[in-house]
Amino acid sequence: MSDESYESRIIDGKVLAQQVEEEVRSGVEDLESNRGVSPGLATILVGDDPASKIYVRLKHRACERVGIRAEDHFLPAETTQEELLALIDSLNKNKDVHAILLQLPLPKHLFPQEAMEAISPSKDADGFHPYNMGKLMIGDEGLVPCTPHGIIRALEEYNVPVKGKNVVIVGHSNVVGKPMAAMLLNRNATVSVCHIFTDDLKKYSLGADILVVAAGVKHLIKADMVKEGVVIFDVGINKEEDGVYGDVDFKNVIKKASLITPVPGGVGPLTVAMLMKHVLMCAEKSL
Ligand SMILES: Nc1nc(=O)c2c([nH]1)NC[C@@H]1CN(c3ccc(C(=O)N[C@@H](CCC(=O)O)C(=O)O)cc3)C=[N+]21
Repeated sequence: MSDESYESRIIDGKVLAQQVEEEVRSGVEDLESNRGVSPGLATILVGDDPASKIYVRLKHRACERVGIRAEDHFLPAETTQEELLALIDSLNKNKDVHAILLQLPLPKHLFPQEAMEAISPSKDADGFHPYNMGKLMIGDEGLVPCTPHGIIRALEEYNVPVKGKNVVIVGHSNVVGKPMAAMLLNRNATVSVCHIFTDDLKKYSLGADILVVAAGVKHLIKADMVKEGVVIFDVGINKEEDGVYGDVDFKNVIKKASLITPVPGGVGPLTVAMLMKHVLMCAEKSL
């Protein structure tokens, strides 16, 4: 097969994201003109990690595109836990703020779990609050983490069946792997969760109909580790001097995949679009 014919196997995250953002934009307009509510997101960034600054900026730009008001709370790296909790408390009480995003990671002296738990579950656009995580676990999906939600959306858009399929997730983080597993179990997939300590990853990955990779290891997944026809979501962001790389050896693996997300331009933009959707959900629920 020529290189050109692989093109149709690429899941274009930017196109999907545009589609989601379009839905959000009309939802925002509807809420404003019919209910007089103008959705608002507050982001909190502690310290000046360059990557985090970029990600927060991406989210603010998306807010501009869909018509969501966004306020940026920048706290210095030396901020105390008490100061952070005080800000969260004031945002919880602020009626113009429908959603709160606490950008992770936090500086090492702070306690992210306690801070995320302090965010009102109804304003938890990230879906990281233990209450929302617990609801997800029992099959009641409301505010769920954005990246796995985006992947579910992509599976639906591309009509990829999930029920009874073998899904292998590589990475067991609270933000991707664990909620992804729950969402796929809720849809009756057979789910295996692997990670960097898994002995013989290939043994599992070869059985995957759908493979979600969020391990943070550049090119962890090679062509000999997947079966023909696999659908792959690459959540990896490995920054190197000459660019960003995924956890999948895209150039070679695409030859076997039926669908695959690129890095960049895959799961990342979709994650941001789902965040916008969640802010809209928070605002709608506030009525
Ligand atoms: N509370 C919280 N919520 C998050 O959602 C959250 C977070 N903390 N901490 C960090 C990660 C990372 N993240 C990304 C979102 C979009 C892209 C994205 O759109 N990336 C572009 C490339 C941009 C680039 O070049 O870096 C792409 O994949 O095409 C990447 C990363 C959200 N995160």
